[in-house]
Amino acid sequence: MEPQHIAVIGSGAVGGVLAAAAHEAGHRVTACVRTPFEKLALDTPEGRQEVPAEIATAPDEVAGADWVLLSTKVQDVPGTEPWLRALDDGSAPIVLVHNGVEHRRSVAAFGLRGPLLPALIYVAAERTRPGHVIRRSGARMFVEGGALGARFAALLAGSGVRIEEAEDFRTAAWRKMLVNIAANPITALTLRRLDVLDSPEVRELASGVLAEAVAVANAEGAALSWSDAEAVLDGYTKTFSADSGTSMLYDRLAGLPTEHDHITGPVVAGGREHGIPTPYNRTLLTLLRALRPAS
Ligand SMILES: NC(=O)C1=CN([C@@H]2O[C@H](COP(=O)(O)OP(=O)(O)OC[C@H]3O[C@@H](n4cnc5c(N)ncnc54)[C@H](OP(=O)(O)O)[C@@H]3O)[C@@H](O)[C@H]2O)C=CC1
Ligand SMILES: CC(C)(CO)C(=O)C(=O)O
Repeated sequence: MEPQHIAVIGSGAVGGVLAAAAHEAGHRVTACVRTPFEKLALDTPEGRQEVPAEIATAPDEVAGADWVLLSTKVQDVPGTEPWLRALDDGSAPIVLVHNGVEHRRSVAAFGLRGPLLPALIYVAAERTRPGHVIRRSGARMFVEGGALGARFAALLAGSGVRIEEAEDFRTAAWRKMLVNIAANPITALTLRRLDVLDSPEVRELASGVLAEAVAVANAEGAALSWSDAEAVLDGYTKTFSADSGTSMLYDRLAGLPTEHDHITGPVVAGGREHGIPTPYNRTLLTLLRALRPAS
């Protein structure tokens, strides 16, 4: 494939991993940043990766991208509107890489003209300071199945990120939700890494959180069962190293708002809508909303 110009909005943990993958696949990368930095570098299990991305600090510094990758926290998507307006030429695909189940909804208010591609990523990555990311696991993505998903897989072919098309993206998003629904709130509230889930008492709590999420996921049309939740519970410290945290923990450690309204929020709201009790998730949501970001 001819080298493409790829703009990454949100060059934190996931954006850093994606920028590195795009560079590895032979493309030109522009990082559209909120907090400026000079160089992007990743520490990975295979060693240090320097990413020669161009850095844009204002929307008028970037134009003409062939692809746009959006990878901020969901609550930060409204603030990216000026970048999206500058980059949305009606033909460049916009890849929405978030946790949760609100992919298209998160940008609906902008009325974007370009084709949208909802995406999920499985990776353990931590942004330690602007321009520096630690990736502690391999990276695997699921994108909505179809011609655009196939083009995106071809775009990043040759990078270390494995991309699969999900024919049933709703189920794929709720499956990923199961990975986050217990781990992210519990690590953020306890300020512990994923090894906190090895404790039998915490695992029991996580089981309750997951059982509610499976019931809501089913009511929302996702084809998941308790065995999917069990696989998640068994998988945390097998898939990710025990010293991995979660994106919500890292935000709390950095004194930033956490993504609870877009992870636990849809489970609680879905429970309310479908008449499914979600006491575990409601309790976690109440506690997360009551946390004060560090001043
Ligand atoms: N970290 C992980 O391992 C994983 C995260 N995810 C999901 O991926 C998504 C991104 O998370 P993650 O990468 O961890 O988050 P990070 O906080 O590491 O990165 C988000 C980045 O978005 C930037 N940003 C926010 N608002 C704007 C804006 N208006 N313009 C430009 N940049 C902006 C932030 O800038 P600033 O530097 O100023 O803060 C930050 O660099 C989330 O939905 C998360 O749940 C999914 C799988 C794994
Ligand atoms: C899968 C996991 C837990 C990996 O870091 C994640 O998605 C997150 O941190 O938000």
